[in-house]
Amino acid sequence: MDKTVKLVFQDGLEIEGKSFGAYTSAAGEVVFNTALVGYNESLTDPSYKGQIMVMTAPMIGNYGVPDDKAMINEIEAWMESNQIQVTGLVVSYYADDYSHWNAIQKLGVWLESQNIPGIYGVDTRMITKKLREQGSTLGKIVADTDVAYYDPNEDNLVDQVSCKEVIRYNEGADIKIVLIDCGVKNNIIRCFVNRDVEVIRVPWDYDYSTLEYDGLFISNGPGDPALCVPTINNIKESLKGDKPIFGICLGNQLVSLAAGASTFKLKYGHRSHNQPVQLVGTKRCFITSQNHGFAVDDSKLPEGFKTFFTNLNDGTCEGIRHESKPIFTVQFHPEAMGGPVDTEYLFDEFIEEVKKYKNANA
Ligand SMILES: NC(=O)CC[C@H](N)C(=O)O
Repeated sequence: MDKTVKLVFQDGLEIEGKSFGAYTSAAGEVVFNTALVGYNESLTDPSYKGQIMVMTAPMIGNYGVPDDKAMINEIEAWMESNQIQVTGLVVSYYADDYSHWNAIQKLGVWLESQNIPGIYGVDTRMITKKLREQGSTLGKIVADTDVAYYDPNEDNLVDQVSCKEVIRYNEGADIKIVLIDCGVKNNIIRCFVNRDVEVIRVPWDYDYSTLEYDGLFISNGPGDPALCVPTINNIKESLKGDKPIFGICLGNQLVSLAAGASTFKLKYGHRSHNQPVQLVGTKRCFITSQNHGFAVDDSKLPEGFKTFFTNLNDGTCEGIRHESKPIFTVQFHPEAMGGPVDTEYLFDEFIEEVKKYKNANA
C-alpha cells in the first residue's frame, strides 16, 4: 500500500494515485459505477470481466469482504461468482479498516490475493465526467511496468467465464429450467432454487435441445453480445418452440439478436442501483440495478415483439416481450445483488408461465 501508481487513459491523460490491492499493472475498458454499496458483488459479477471499475461512492472498503470460499447450496454464499472479475479498481478514498458482521478481510488484501490492482486517492468525479463526455474508453493502471491497452469487447469473454460442463442445482424439483451460462451471477441461481426450480446450468455454446426441461433462461455476461454466435443460433431454434423463455441483461441482448433485432454500444453504459425503468403501456416505474454497456435497438423490433420496459433516463430499451408467446427479457437485473429487488417478481411471472406450459403438456 501507499506506493505511487498511475491511471492512464488511451487519450494520454495520466492521473497519479496510491496503490492498494496488488502492486501490478493491468489494462481494460474503464467504466464507472455509481452504486453506493455492493462492491463485493460487483467485483465478482462476471459481466465486469476485462473492465477497470471506477466507483463513484466516496469511500470504498469500509465494510470489508466476507468469506469468498463459504458455500451455500454449491455456490458462493456471499459472492456473485468464484473470483474477482474486474481487471482493476479505482476509488477515491480507500478504507483499509473495516467493520461489518460478515467481513473477514480487508478489501485490499482480497484484491492482492487475486493479483488485482487498485488505485485510490484520485478524483473519481472528474474521471466520471470525462467518461460521460467522451464515452467509455480504454485505460490501464500502471505500477512498476507498462502494459499494452486491451479492448475486452474484441474478445470472447463469455467463453472464459461460462461453466465448462453441465451443473444441476436442486435436482429432482418438479419444474426444470435450462440456464444458459454466459457468465451467470450466483443470485440468479439462488432466485430459481429458492422458488424450488431445478436449474440445469449449461455452457454458453451447449446444444441443450436433447435435455428434458420446461423453460429456458439466458444469463447476463461480459462483452459484446454479437460475439456469442453459437448461443444466438441455439436461441433461434428455441424461439420456434413453445417453451417459456426469460433472459437477463446479456440474455436480453442475445434473445433480441436471435429474434432479428440489433444491438449497439451505449456511450458510457448503465452501471448503478438506481436506474428508473417504465413498464411500457403503464405508468409504473421501477428502480433497477444495472450493469451494461450495450443495448437493444427497439426502433425496429422483429415482428411479434414489442418493447417491455424503457429507461427513463435516456429512453433506451430495457427489455422486449413477445406479443403472444411466453417470451420476455430485461436489460436490468431483477435478481439485484446489489441493488433494489423491486423487479424480482419477474422470476415468479416466468415460473408461472413455465408451470402453465408444463401442465398443458403433461
Ligand atoms: N450485465 C450484462 O449482462 C452485460 C451485458 C453486456 N456485456 C453489456 O455490456 O451490455
